[in-house]
Amino acid sequence: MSDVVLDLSGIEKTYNRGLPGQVEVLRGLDLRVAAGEIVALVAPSGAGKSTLLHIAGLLDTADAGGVSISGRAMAGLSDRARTEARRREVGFVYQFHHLLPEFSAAENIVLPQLANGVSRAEAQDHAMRLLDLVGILPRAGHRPAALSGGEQQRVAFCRALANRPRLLLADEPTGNLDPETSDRVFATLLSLVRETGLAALIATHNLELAARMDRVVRLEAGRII
Ligand SMILES: Nc1ncnc2c1ncn2[C@@H]1O[C@H](COP(=O)(O)OP(=O)(O)OP(=O)(O)O)[C@@H](O)[C@H]1O
Repeated sequence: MSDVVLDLSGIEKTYNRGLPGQVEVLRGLDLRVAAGEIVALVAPSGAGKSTLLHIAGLLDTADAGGVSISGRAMAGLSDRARTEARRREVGFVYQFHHLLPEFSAAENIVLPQLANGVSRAEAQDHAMRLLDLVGILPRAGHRPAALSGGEQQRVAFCRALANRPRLLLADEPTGNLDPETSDRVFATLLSLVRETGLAALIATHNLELAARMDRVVRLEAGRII
């Protein structure tokens, strides 16, 4: 039996429920992602990709259906317990890096660990290991503004993995880069995910990138088809 990390079953989500013009976005969506598996999420614009990622990442709640992460059902958790679960279990990467501009690359990876109670020495070691894995250890002391777009995004990958999550969620993680850089940086992301044995769900419009993942799922009419 595979080690399911993300388990979404029967997810429903409607915005402005009951109001004129309500938007029914997810209609009984099922999706499972196992440890070590990289799944591409492909969806036409407006199909509900961000809604799905927000629900999977515990940033939003579904109207119906179950979200389970690492075998633990998230229904009925207090806000505080959900935040805690999100911090421990989930890493996010967005199209834009959102790094803290006044801190170095290394500090951007150290800070989330300190917030999670890790000692500075240990956080620093882990940050350096991650920067080494993505090939930019020599840039550890640089601030984001002194890094190229591809390097900034590599730091963002490391930050997403800083607290050793079991699930990585990414929304167009290389969408902001030119095609050549996107290709290289994407390869780095895949090898980083493989190295750490994470479950990854990566939304992309780029079918070539999607084809490099283990499985491609398509979101259409509120379900995975
Ligand atoms: N807070 C909200 N209130 C009302 N409607 C919303 C809200 N958020 C999203 N929607 C609608 O729900 C649908 C899905 O939105 P979502 O952002 O999940 O799509 P998406 O697939 O991520 O789109 P894109 O790829 O263009 O970013 C869209 O029709 C959007 O207009």
